Amino acid sequence: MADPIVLSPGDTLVLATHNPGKLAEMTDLLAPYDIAVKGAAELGLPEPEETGDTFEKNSALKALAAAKATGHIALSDDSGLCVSALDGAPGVYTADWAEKEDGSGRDFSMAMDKVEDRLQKAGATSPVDRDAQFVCMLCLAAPDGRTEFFPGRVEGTLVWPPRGENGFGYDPVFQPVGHERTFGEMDKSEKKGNVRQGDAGRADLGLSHRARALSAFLAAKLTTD
Ligand SMILES: O=c1nc[nH]c2c1ncn2[C@H]1C[C@H](O)[C@@H](COP(=O)(O)OP(=O)(O)OP(=O)(O)O)O1
Ligand SMILES: [Mg+2]
Repeated sequence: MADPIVLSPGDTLVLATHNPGKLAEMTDLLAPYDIAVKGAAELGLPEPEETGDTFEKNSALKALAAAKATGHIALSDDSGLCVSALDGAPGVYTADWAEKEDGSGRDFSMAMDKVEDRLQKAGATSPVDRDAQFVCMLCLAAPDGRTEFFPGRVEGTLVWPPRGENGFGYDPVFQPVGHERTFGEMDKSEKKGNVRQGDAGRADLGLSHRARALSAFLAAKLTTD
């Protein structure tokens, strides 16, 4: 087995994402730690094509591309919305469902409409038929090709119409279990929940899929002192 990837105080960690919403959340979660965080766009890195058919494959491909290009350890996030009544769709294609037909970028309002349309066609109109998960697969990669994975997920219900202006992507339709408001209605500290080192996997700590995955990463790799 390959040696574990070691992050030492003062190291640079490249956040291998071009999504400003993810970047903001990850930067925030990593702020208490003594590592220098840099985003992929800030470093001028290209956006790799996500050719994998699993979250794990796509997160590895993004983290390895960034680690190899920069010579620094990189952390990527491949995530998506898996809707039970749609057999797990859009899943790894969650970002693709937002791509505009004219190729001019992403429209998440259109993507949420598409999910709702499919739910209506499937007859999933009552809340019990509208459960979904946000999933996140973080990949930590070293320039020499080693990879490690940290998964996180959160269960919820899809609401209609969308509610709230906060967050990004599909946040306005996702209401996590045990909460009355959508991620779009929560502020960023509420969406991330109470993330503490060493509490990885505890359902009450770290609310979002990304916060839970990051919490597992923090517990394994970083200390605050
Ligand atoms: O907390 C979230 N709140 C709302 N929507 C979310 C969230 N997390 C992922 N999502 C949706 C939008 C995103 O576009 C897609 C993931 O696609 P995914 O390829 O992993 O990310 P991306 O292309 O936006 O950025 P990048 O690949 O550069 O990290 O799932
Ligand atoms: Mg992507």
